[in-house]
Amino acid sequence: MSGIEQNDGIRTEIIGDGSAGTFDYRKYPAYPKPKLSDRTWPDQEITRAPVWASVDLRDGNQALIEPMTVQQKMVFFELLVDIGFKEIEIGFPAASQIDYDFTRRLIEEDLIPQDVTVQVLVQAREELIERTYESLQGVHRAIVHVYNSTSTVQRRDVFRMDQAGIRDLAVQGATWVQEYAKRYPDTDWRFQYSPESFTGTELDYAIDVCNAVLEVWQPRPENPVIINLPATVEMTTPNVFADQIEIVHRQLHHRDAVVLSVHTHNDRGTGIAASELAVMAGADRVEGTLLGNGERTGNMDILTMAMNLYSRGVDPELDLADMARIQKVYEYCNQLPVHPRHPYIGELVYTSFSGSHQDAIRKCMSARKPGDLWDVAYIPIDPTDLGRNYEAVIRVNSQSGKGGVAWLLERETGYNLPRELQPLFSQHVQKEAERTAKEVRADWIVTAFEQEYMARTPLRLGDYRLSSTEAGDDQLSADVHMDGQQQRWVGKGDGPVDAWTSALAQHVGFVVEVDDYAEHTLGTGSDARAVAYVKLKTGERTWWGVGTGGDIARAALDAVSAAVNRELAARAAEAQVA
Ligand SMILES: CC(=O)SCCNC(=O)CCNC(=O)[C@H](O)C(C)(C)COP(=O)(O)OP(=O)(O)OC[C@H]1O[C@@H](n2cnc3c(N)ncnc32)[C@H](O)[C@@H]1OP(=O)(O)O
Ligand SMILES: CC(C)C(=O)C(=O)O
Repeated sequence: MSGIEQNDGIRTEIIGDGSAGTFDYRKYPAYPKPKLSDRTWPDQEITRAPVWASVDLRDGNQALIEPMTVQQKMVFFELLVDIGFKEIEIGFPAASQIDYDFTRRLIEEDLIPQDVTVQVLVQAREELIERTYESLQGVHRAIVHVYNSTSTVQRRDVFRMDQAGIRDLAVQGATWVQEYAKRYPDTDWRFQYSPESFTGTELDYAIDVCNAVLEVWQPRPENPVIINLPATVEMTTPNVFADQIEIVHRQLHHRDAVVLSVHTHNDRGTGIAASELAVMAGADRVEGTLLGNGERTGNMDILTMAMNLYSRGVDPELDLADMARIQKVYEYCNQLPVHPRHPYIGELVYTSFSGSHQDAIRKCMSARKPGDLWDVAYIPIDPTDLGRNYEAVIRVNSQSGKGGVAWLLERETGYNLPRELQPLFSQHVQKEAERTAKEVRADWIVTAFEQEYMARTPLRLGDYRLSSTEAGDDQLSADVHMDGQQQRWVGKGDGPVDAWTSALAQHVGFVVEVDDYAEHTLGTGSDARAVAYVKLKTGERTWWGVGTGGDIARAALDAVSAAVNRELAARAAEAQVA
């Protein structure tokens, strides 16, 4: 089968049978925009972290194909505590025995640190509220989070109630939560209310319901309650959500006794932006999950939002340094993979394949001085902060350039190629990348470089002796291995390289002249080796050769020999063609 036929086969397979959907934007209504002409949030800056509340063990868990076991929840809870979450929604104990048992285990085994408050979710239904409190018996402190949907569509089709009916449901739920708490006076209770599907609710009405709940709870600044506004389904651009939050922030009663919280989902892919703008608009607290697991396209990703703060010099108040552990726990508990391009944590997010990016990264990295603020093109944060290294920062394929190839070679061998040699070797690597249509790995690059520029056949310089003549010249007397024979060649000149080129010129049958030269040490200390780069003229042609050695003279002489070998190889190839 020819390449084209093969490609056509793959093409047909990929294109499929043409069963596209009915794609018609006209069936979707526009989103009603709140009126707020004097908005202040665009001028705000986030200068400190909000209160973070992890809902991995509840909202994240309820979206999994296989919800977590008690054991998995334990592992996740430990991680959340170690990262530094102070508020953790641990489940919906009235909904499942696993969540109930997990809650009991945390309490009975005294696994909740003093500074951590657990939170549980419950619907505004008395029997569920009663069981929720049972599950929490003996806890030192807890947040009971009650919710009911207030959206137009759910009022109409799910609850079949009008606005007043749904407000009553919320008030009833809030009352039950307050009443049942009294049965457990030893616990420090905090209450939270969410008008679920807030983004699908008329704004004035949502505020009205929240205020009705607040009238029940009568919070005080020393014992505040949480009003949590969920973008249960993300329905509009983040700026509109920010306007909504600013309006609620202004109109909520008992504002000094309310922690205003947001809980955004990611249906439009802007869940994080919505939470960020909401904080600018007055929200004090943000609920979300690590890496954004959650219903449908997920909850807003706390890891990313926290790292966004970190990368702009704001303390995120979460310690996310051990990304490897976060990834392992996430994969074990959620049974989901981490996307290689997931912000901050993905395998490829500190990697650059493209030439101009690599060139810039290499230059910025070598310009960095100890104590400098981080300012490296294309890499928003220092990967070593998160337990990553610089190894993966540059990888080479057909999109790469000389800078990337030089970086990899330097990382693997310490060779810092002269500027002129970089594009010459890079072309070689580029051909391989195009031939294979794959990434070119570092070990291939090193081998190719050594084969091309450090050739030790057909000519090899063995032992040599260097002496000074009475006339002030240097004389080199060298054992040369060539075509299976050992010969003694002698040359004189100004320094060892000159003496060696003069010896070579007498025997190889072509001009041997040094046109350019560079050298540096490899490593540090008394046993540091040296590397030399020589550009040699052999008549019409020039060749770069590279040598290494225990001292600079050995490195330089081997570099000259390698360049001569390249001319000899070219001549042998030409002779074969002729
Ligand atoms: C956006 C969110 O993430 S909200 C959280 C959602 N999470 C979950 O649902 C996970 C856990 N849930 C469950 O396991 C179950 O739904 C349970 C155990 C809570 C309830 O189970 P069931 O009563 O068997 O079933 P179901 O959830 O279908 O009950 C629906 C009823 O509750 C009512 N309801 C739904 N939500 C609420 C609420 N927040 N407050 C009061 N009533 C509610 C519905 O109107 C419906 O009433 P109807 O029976 O009169 O029609
Ligand atoms: C219960 C609420 C906060 C929720 O999970 C949502 O609306 O997404």
